[in-house]
Amino acid sequence: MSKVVVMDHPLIQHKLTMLRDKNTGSKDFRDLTKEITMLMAYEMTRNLNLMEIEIETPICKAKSKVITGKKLGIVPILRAGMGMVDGVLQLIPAAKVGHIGLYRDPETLEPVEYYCKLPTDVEERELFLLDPMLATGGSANAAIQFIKDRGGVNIRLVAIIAAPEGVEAIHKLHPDVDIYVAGMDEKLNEKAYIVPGLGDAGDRLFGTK
Ligand SMILES: O=P(O)(O)OC[C@H]1O[C@H](OP(=O)(O)OP(=O)(O)O)[C@H](O)[C@@H]1O
Ligand SMILES: O=c1cc[nH]c(=O)[nH]1
Ligand SMILES: [Mg+2]
Repeated sequence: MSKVVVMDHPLIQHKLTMLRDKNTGSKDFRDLTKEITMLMAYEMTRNLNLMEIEIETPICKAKSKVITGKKLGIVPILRAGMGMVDGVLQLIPAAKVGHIGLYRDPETLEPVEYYCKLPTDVEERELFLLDPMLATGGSANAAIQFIKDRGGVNIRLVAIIAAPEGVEAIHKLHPDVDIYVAGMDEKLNEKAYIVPGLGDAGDRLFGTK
């Protein structure tokens, strides 16, 4: 079974509180989403492999470490996942970026696909699937399946807020996918919004409501 990591670092938790606040406007919401994702990326990449190389400092020759091993990729689920891209790229500028376009039909709650473009060497990459909200898990499950259908094997899901229902849904269909969250919330409401959550992440990021 995959693991669920709740990132309880004080900086992440403080910024998450500001993100949840309904009085936070779009500009601050975007900035906070980026900052939280950057802090999460720092934690998520703890297990990357290092190797020693030889360099020369202004003083002498020295052995020092660089990241090695699998190449990295990030895949935001559109739209709201776009808000998380820059936070990861700030720390890992060489990561390739794929995109999966999905929205949740408001009536059926089923994910509807409208776009998918992944790096051609997706099977060789360690992939971080980005979406701020893991609610029923329908969108993330569908996105993970798209990636697997195109050859991706090493996938981690990064959500800012998750509901227990979403985590369970991922565990059920994709038990190989580890999940990283900043907040594990209580439940979903009758419209499948996360409670207490932060409302509609895409609308708050882009000011569409
Ligand atoms: O776990 P689920 O029940 O599938 O819900 C979560 C999905 O809903 C939101 O997207 P939305 O459909 O609002 O699209 P948007 O990002 O374009 O706003 C959110 O960003 C997730 O992708
Ligand atoms: O609470 C929720 C659930 C789905 N999508 C969102 O943006 N927020
Ligand atoms: Mg939305």
